[in-house]
Amino acid sequence: MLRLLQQLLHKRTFATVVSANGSLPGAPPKFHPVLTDRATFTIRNGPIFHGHSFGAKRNVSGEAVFTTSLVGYPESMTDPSYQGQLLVFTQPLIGNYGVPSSSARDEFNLLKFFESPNIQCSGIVVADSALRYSHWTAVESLGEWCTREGIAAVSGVDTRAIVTYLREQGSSLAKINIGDEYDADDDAAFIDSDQVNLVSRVSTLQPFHIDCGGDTHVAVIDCGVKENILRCLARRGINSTVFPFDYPIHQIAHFFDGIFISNGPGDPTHCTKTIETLRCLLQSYEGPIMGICLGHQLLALAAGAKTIKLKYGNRAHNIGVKNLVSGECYITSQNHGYAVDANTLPPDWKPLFINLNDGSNEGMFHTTRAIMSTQFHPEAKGGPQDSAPLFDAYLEDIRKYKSLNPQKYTMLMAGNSFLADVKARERVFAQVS
Ligand SMILES: NC(=O)CC[C@H](N)C(=O)O
Repeated sequence: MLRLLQQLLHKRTFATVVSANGSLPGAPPKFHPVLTDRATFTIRNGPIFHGHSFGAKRNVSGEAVFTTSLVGYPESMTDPSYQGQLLVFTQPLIGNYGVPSSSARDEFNLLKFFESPNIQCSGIVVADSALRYSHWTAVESLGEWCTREGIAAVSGVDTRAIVTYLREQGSSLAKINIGDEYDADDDAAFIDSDQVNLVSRVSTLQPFHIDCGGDTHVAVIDCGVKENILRCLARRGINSTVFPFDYPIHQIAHFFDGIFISNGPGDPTHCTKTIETLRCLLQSYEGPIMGICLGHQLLALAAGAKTIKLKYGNRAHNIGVKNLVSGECYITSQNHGYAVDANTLPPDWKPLFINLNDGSNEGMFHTTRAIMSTQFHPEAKGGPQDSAPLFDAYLEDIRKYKSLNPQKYTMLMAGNSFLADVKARERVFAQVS
């Protein structure tokens, strides 16, 4: 019976691999080792789902969230914004194009295929993990990657039922147990990673510099910055110096042509130091400021607005937002559980985008200064690219500001003391066990 089931599973999986790639793969698909261990996915005060483990033999807990993205599992899983979460994929088959190399770099020495060097979520849950995978960039299977990185992975569960539950009850704490043993009543096993400052786990420990040879230079506040955000800046000729989330940027901001605040994990209200820095920046810095996702929320908090926790968040690559100034609509990539309460924005700030599904705030701008932020991800990897021109708008603001303050970049190049310790070209991460 089990063999019959496995054969059926094989056939179904192979058919999907071929059609998903649009053509027969050049090399024969590779196999993922057959699933053996049992696993359970238990939602606190909720249902228990029984499946199989295809990752590390490790029990984990965290906030269960779901994404409806069809592709981009390597990017999502390495996105620092997912730090500590248990990620449920609604796309029924995950892993069919394998996992690319974590060492591949682009022309700026940024990671080519990942958003950070390692998997950031604590566990993943899928309906069906591909037994075969095939793609020209693939170096291993999804299960091998999870096993190597110590990440729990469960397949063979009804993810539709999980998502129905999470949509009705809201994002919930959950745990993954590998093996037959689990104790559904052991409340202590549900660790709420949202209670800790997750940003300190994913922000660089030391400042580092990305020199793309451009003539503009911004300071990036790293709350867990995605590599593709840095790439989007570099491709436009914007050099960046990336600082830890708690670096007192306001003291040196005048050396920069712009400030950028990155995405990141967890509850924005935990980032008190960054909010304080931003408050000082809003008072003293006159250049352009742009924020994405957590960066947007932190900017709003610094401006005096409030954030709220959404019932189950927005995690997808196809969420419609409307520009309230131009009336244009974009399809956007998103990954967040919190949102800015637009009703609390102070008079100098206006909402810029609104979510067309749930009406939540998707961005804001300052009425008299070059400050703009978005809840969605204009760098969008995986796609869509609709809102990428927002980086061009930021660059335009930088150019305007720079033309009024031409000395800035020259001053930097003359060798300011703070840049003397910015020799590193890479992020240095804290060791998180
Ligand atoms: N992608 C992000 O930056 C996420 C922001 C924040 N952690 C949230 O969940 O709302």
